[in-house]
Amino acid sequence: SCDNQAPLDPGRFSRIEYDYIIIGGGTAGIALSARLAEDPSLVIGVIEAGTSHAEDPLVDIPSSSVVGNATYDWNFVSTSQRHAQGRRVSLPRGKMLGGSSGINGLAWGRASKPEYDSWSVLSGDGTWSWKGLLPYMQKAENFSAVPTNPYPGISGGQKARVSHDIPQEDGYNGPIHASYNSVYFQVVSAVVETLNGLGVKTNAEPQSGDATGVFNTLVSVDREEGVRSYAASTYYCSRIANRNYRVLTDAMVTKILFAKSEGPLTAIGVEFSANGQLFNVFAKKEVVLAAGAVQTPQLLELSGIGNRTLLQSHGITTLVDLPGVGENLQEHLFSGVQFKLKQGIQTFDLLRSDPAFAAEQRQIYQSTRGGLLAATDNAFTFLSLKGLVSEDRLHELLALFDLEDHTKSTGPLLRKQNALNRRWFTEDNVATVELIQLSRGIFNPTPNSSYVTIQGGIVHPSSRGSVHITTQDAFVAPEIDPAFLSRDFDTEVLLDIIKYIQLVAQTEPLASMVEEQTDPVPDSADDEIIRYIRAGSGVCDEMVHGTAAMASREDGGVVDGSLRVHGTANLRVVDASIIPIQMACHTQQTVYAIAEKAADMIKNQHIKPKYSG
Ligand SMILES: Cc1cc2nc3c(=O)[nH]c(=O)nc-3n(C[C@H](O)[C@H](O)[C@H](O)COP(=O)(O)OP(=O)(O)OC[C@H]3O[C@@H](n4cnc5c(N)ncnc54)[C@H](O)[C@@H]3O)c2cc1C
Repeated sequence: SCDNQAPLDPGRFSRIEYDYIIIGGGTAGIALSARLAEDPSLVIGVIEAGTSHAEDPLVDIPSSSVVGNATYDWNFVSTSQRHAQGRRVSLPRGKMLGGSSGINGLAWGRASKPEYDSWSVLSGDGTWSWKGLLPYMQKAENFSAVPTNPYPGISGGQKARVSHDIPQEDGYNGPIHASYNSVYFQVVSAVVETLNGLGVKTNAEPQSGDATGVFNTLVSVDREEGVRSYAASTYYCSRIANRNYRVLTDAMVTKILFAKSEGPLTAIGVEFSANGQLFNVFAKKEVVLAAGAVQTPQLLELSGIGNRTLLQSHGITTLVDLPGVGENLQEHLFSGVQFKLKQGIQTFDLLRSDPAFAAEQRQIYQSTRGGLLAATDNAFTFLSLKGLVSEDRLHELLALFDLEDHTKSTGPLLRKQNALNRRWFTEDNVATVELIQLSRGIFNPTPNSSYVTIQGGIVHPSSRGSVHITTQDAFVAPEIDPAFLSRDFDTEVLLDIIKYIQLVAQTEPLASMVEEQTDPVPDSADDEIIRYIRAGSGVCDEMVHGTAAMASREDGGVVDGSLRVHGTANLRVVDASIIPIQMACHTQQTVYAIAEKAADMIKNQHIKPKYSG
């Protein structure tokens, strides 16, 4: 078991000399370190600020959530958002062994092929593509087709996939279990059929490189055990007995240490704080930053890598002037429409409003590891912009995008991203919009009522934000400004999304199940809907990214194709912050793939060439 390990003593940890030190034992940090520890000749040290929550039901039970709970969540908030009524939007991030994979919403998916292929355009490295990443997505995954996929609209009447019929794209032997839900409400089928009627196809194979359409999302749930499958419970547990693998929890890295020599900057270790004391620990080969999209740029800046002017203003000596650090922040922004359903229609709301039903479900979970406590919402829809709006409206939106691009876009990286997005807006195979159907009420639901809420989000937003330090103190959270809705294009697309969701609820068979729309007020005028968006939109927690973007130095990038920080010899970044452009998917599988690919790159580099005389 993974939970009976005595915590390491920070002093003892710091006296070991490591080959690699990994900062952050989150999704990518744990996956990478566990893979590196497979090589017994390497000594690997990981430092994680949070604690281990092995076998904690609040983490493990799929229907439970620890988002907002400071024991598990950094609870970051944005700066006051000018275009969202001055709100400070909450931005959760996992603070625990396993990082955000321990608190996330469990959706397991991939974006479409052209989105991964764009990474090679932005990074200039052809190995970062769909073809280059697919083997690593598979390597992370243990796909289970049981229970099967019962969604309406799967072609040829094939309602379910059976285990001998798994397409090549899925992975079978990886650490992370990917499974289908075991419980579906009737309203889920109604939503899927309604979307089919509106021309949205059911996608039976959303992992195939075409992630558009409505689909039954896979979830990172070990279906046999009925528990969350995440970095700590899988990658970490399988390596915990290795003598060459040391993972220190409850320890905060405060700075990266560099050699005082000429030439490219060489990392020699890190400074960390544990039990109120500061320690130094050293790495012979490399230091890897895997602290996530918020704290990776923070640690770079604290260590002297970033925009010279900004570093100077905080009294930090610049070691590498790299203005891209902390820039380019991109986040999915969502706004929801809630519908009250007619009496007697079952949803997750029953767990809230019927104590006897909830007790029965707890009993079912205890005895079978199934039932509603092991279930999550599962109907995800990804639509191209072209599929969302009329041709006239598409032209209007594109004109707005072009105008804002022309007047507001700065820097080569953003221009390249915009060119990609501009093309995708007019094509069918990359989504701009995501709809997540929740079988529950989330805006002040009343007792004894059931709801469907459809969250709609722009997944290739044009607004760009930033993450920067405000002090030399590593314990003060950096300032996170996602600049939500700072481009009117994003606001206008969200308006169209809300109108589309309203149309869905007015279309059969869903329409017959709906009693009334509760939020926003039905028949709102466009300007009222826009006010609703500014007042209530929130994140879907994908915070990508790009705050240490993989792109050339001239373009404003932070790492190169080998994930090395520009201007350094041996400091890499391996986490969501390297993703150079926002993706139309939930990010965890992509992050695991980045870690798997990085592990291979690093291991291969240290294999001694065999004498072939
Ligand atoms: C609430 C929420 C819901 C989500 N839902 C989904 C979903 O349903 N599907 C999906 O695919 N994706 C989802 N995501 C996104 C996905 O989980 C993340 O993109 C992914 O886990 C990020 O991995 P990472 O390695 O970049 O960062 P993280 O996993 O966040 O890891 C960073 C780690 O570094 C540690 N750390 C930070 N600073 C320091 C320091 N100074 N010293 C030591 N340690 C430090 C942190 O504590 C953390 O453990 C969700 C994310 C959140 C937050």
